[in-house]
Amino acid sequence: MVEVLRVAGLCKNFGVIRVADDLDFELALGECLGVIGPNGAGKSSVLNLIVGLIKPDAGSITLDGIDITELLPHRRVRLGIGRAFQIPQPFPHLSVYENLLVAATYGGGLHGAAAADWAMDVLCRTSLAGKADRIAGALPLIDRKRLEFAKALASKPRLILLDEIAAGLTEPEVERLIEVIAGVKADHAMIWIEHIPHALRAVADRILVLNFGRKVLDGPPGEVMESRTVKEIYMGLTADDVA
Ligand SMILES: Nc1ncnc2c1ncn2[C@@H]1O[C@H](COP(=O)(O)OP(=O)(O)OP(=O)(O)O)[C@@H](O)[C@H]1O
Repeated sequence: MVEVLRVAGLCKNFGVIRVADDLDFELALGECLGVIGPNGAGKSSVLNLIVGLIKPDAGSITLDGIDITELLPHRRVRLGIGRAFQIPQPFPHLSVYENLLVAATYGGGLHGAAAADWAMDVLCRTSLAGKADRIAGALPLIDRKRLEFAKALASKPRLILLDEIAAGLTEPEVERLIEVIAGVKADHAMIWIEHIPHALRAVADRILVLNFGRKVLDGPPGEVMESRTVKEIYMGLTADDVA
């Protein structure tokens, strides 16, 4: 097992709101960690802590054995963290290919032919090859989501962070996105926040459940999804409902 990410004793409060409460978890190459939890549990904040958009109050984050806790976000990208957002954020006036070229160059640190080749490779891996020349801002939602994932991939990450990337898609579109994500999983470590249980079941090896910034479960998807704890806190049911 090759460890890519280690989060240890991570704490973060926004005033009285606790978004990370002594969080510990690790992630290996080829592994996908699904993250679930109620609204406001701290899921996106944990990603923000990992990418360096917010600073922890305590704890450490290690990527490939390097302590990145104090590093600025752009340094973390260069070390291999790629992120895809719920609301796609392409350069809307550039083509799909140009968007990937920018990510390969500025995120992946590639230049010239190497950047161009890698951008083409990513187009194929994400089923966007037929749309390379399309203007990003004019794409339908499923392709903007694919492009969001492709941009993260083009930055040559070791760790890919996905924040509700399947939100807003139809069921067949979710299936197509799952195929794309599952197709590149073996070469990366991934954290995927998603509210669509079957998407996580299809790809995640483990699921971490957050509540008020605290890890309440971390285990195999089936076991976690069926657990009483999840039914109580994530589905908003009471102990009587699940009895
Ligand atoms: N920069 C910030 N300053 C102050 N409060 C913040 C900040 N970022 C997040 N919060 C608060 O922290 C809490 C956790 O937010 P976060 O977005 O991490 O939750 P989440 O689990 O991702 O929720 P959701 O499922 O709704 O996206 C929320 O109450 C949010 O308002």
